[in-house]
Amino acid sequence: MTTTDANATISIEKVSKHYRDQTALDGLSLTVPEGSVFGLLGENGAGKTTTLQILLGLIAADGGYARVLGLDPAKDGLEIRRRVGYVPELPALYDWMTVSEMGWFAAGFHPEAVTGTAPYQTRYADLAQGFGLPPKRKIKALSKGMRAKVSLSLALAANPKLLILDEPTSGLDTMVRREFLESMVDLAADGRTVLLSSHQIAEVERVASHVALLHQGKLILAEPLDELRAHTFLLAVNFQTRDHDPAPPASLPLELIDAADAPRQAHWLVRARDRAACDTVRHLPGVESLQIESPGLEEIYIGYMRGRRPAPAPPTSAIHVA
Ligand SMILES: Nc1ncnc2c1ncn2[C@@H]1O[C@H](COP(=O)(O)OP(=O)(O)OP(=O)(O)O)[C@@H](O)[C@H]1O
Repeated sequence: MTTTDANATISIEKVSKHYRDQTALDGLSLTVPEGSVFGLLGENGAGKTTTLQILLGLIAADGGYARVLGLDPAKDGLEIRRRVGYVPELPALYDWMTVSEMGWFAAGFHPEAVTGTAPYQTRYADLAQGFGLPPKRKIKALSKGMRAKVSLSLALAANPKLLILDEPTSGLDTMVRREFLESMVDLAADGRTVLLSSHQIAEVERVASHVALLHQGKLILAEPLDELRAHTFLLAVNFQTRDHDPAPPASLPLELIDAADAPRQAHWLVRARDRAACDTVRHLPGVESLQIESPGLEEIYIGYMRGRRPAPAPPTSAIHVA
């Protein structure tokens, strides 16, 4: 019934989640390979947090099946949360504890010495120090970014095989964001897997090996970032006349993602095997010139999102009111 990938740290199969009449996830299937830095992208309300919470067994799916480190979140949520470093969007910390006490408290949930490394509390203290956190300061007196750093230190101190991060860099200053994201790449190089949800597309582009795009609870695409970049092109097509094709004809070996039209010009964001496939546009009737560019992840993201927007409503003057 399932197609679990032996190299997958996470597999999700046709998972759905509804809240009353709101669909949060609609038959989502996704595989996160071991050792990847996997960026989950999508607009507000796309279902990113819901996905992460189902994987951690914090909420139950209505249908479908998931596996995390070989465990079933529906049954083994507690064990998954023990093994996975999780940084939630809004970290739940005890305000009355100090930075240092927070590590002592969390160490209680990680009694086993971390194999081959310092115990949890020592690693936490080192990480907190590395982030410049004052050990004696109370959590309630920390800034938003400092709280995020505490949360990250707590997650990383367990030396987890898998890190799940929901908007991990929101609230962090530019320098720390950069350092933090680079440490994600180091973790992956060490064989760990990182799944992060983010709105910071430029950051995801810098560190992710894989990306997935969610839209209204559905998967739009999931693939290695290199492949996505290698097969996505932005074509700027200049036509001799104003009257031109609004999209590449179906006979060309191109898949249109998004099109923007101007009187004698069109911008087509397409998937294609390679540049040579894009070059076929040059031979369309009426084409004066063609430029082929390789778009960045942000342009690709916007193109996919815009391509999924419903057509604009007709102007109100066209609506007959009885
Ligand atoms: N507890 C809840 N009760 C009702 N609806 C919910 C609940 N949690 C999430 N939803 C709805 O499910 C959908 C997906 O929400 P989710 O938080 O997963 O999105 P997201 O992609 O993480 O968004 P954001 O980027 O804004 O954090 C949204 O429409 C949201 O309103």
